[in-house]
Order: sequence, then structure tokens, then C-alpha cells
Amino acid sequence: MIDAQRLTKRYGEKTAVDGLDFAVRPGTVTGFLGPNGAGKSTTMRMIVGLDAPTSGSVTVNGRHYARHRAPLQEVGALLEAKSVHPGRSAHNHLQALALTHGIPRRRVEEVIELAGLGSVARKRAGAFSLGMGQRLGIAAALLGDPQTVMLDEPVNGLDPEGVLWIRNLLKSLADEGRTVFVSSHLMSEMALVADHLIVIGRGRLLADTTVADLIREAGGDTVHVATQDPVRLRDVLAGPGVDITGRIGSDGLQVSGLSAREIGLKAAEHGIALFELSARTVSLEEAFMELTRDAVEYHGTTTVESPESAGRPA
Ligand SMILES: Nc1ncnc2c1ncn2[C@@H]1O[C@H](COP(=O)(O)OP(=O)(O)OP(=O)(O)O)[C@@H](O)[C@H]1O
Repeated sequence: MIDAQRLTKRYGEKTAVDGLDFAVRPGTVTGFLGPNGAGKSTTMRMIVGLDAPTSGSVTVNGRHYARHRAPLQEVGALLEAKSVHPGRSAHNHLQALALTHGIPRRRVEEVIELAGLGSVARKRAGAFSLGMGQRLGIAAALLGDPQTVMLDEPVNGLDPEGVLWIRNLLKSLADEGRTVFVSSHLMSEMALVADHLIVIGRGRLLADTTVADLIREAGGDTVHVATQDPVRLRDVLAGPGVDITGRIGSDGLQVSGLSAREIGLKAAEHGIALFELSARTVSLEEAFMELTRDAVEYHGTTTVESPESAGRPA
């Protein structure tokens, strides 16, 4: 369990993390999302004591990271900064880590296998591809068989097989009852792997919710119905967990809590004519963009030639 209370980090004038309160619970994968510069890496660095909070606190399993007697066995972290000596082999790097942390040698072989590094473990880590480097970082994070695993952008640089490997690994770690906290900008991947989400923007908490609820709140899982008799259809569809909205005088209704199929069947049962019946799904990416719209610091631009400007002299 990771517990942040009023966690704040300032770098001079810049408030990178601004009074964050959240808890990351065991037994589930929690995604950590936020636009570039939102404060995710800074938060993660504070969790493992690489940065000190300006105020507030963060604990792992009830203690500050530095207070744990065997921190690698408590929290395994993959952070952005690479800490591998380029001339060292993956095997030697992991062995050195194991030796200095009282971890048995056989565990080194286990994590090498687990991370799929068997064939390159004796090669210089400096010659590793981005994906291999990520795998080595994950192997190091798992070396102490920690109860809490925290990974910053773990799929960065991984090929599709590697992405699938990470997805299954994170789920199995959570199924074993561990606390799994993972940041990523790949929303499609997050939607597949995370159950819970902590979303931040400009250092502040924007949402502490489930993937399903975030999507629902962004208008996902609703069905648009157009009917000849909206008043009667409202009555027919009403029930626990069903939410119906629609402008008075309009033949359109937005329904959540029932599938398009259920709505169609109920309407047919009561002889109500429908003109339109369409499910509206919102992706996690759309829900995230909506939630963080006002918290994006770095906007890009896309120059698209408009029909009016096409062919016009420059
Ligand atoms: N050592 C530092 N000194 C000064 N400012 C910093 C430092 N580290 C981070 N920042 C600033 O704090 C803010 C948060 O940065 P952080 O790297 O935590 O964001 P992030 O959410 O991890 O971003 P990204 O998704 O781009 O990795 C940014 O504005 C960044 O420029």
C-alpha cells in the first residue's frame, strides 16, 4: 500500500506536486496518469526517497521508504533514470544489486528468466536496445520479490511481445496480492491493464477512480435513442440504475444503465416506434483528454491546410 498525504514538491517557483492525497491499494493494478509535466515522475521519486517532499508525506506499507530495513524487498521500482553501468553485463548488474541487499543469488537467475533476458544476460548492458534496457530495469525491480511494484512508463520501447509480457506480468503481480502502481501515456494499454486510476494534472489530483467509472462519467456506455413517444419510452425504461436524459420536446433520449439491445426489446414489447438506437462508447483516451483538458502544459499544433487556403499563393 502506498499512501500519500498532502504530498508537495516545489523546485524554486515551480510546484511540481501540489498537495496530493491518494492511496494505492494491494491486489489491483493502479494506473498513474497525467499529461507531460504533471508530476508523475516526481511523485514516484518521492515514494522511493530519491526526492524529499517540500511538505506532506508518502509512505509504503506504513513507513517512509528510507525507514524500511530491506527496501528492495519492500518496493521494486523502475524509474526513468538508468542506473546500470554500461560496461557491466545484465547478470553482473543484478548480482551486484542482490549481494548488496542480502538477496540470494538464485533469485538473479529467476528474474533473468522472468524478464526474458536469458540469451543476453552476459552481454554488456551498454549495448542493450531500449526494450532490453526496460526488461533489465524490470528484472531489477522484481529482484527483491517486493510486495509493492512501481513502474514508470514500463512499456516504453517494448515491442508488441514485450507489451503483452508486461500486461500479463502486472496482472499476475496484482493477482498475487501485490500493490502495483504504473504510469503510462498509452491509454489503450492502461485500459487493458489497470483497474484503478490516479489521474493528476499540474501536480494536483484530478481523479481517483476506476477505469469503468471514468469512462462512464465522460459519457461512455450511454445509448442514444430517438423515438416517436419519448414520454412513454421513459416510463417503460425507468428502473433502478437506469438514467435517462433528454430535452423536453425533443424525440431524442440518452440512456445509461441499459444496453441498446435491452432498450430495443423493451420498446418493441410496448409497441413504441424507434427511429434511432445507437450505443455511444467513449475510450479511456477520450475520457482522459476531457478530464485533463485544462491541465495540459505543453500543447502541440497540427497544421492542416484548409480548403480555403489550398491553392492560395503563399
Ligand atoms: N529537478 C527538477 N528541477 C526543476 N524542475 C523539475 C525537476 N524535476 C521536475 N521538474 C518539473 O516538475 C514538473 C513535473 O515533472 P515530472 O517529470 O514529475 O512530470 P511527469 O508527469 O513525470 O512528466 P512526463 O509525463 O513528461 O514524464 C515539470 O514541470 C518539470 O519540469
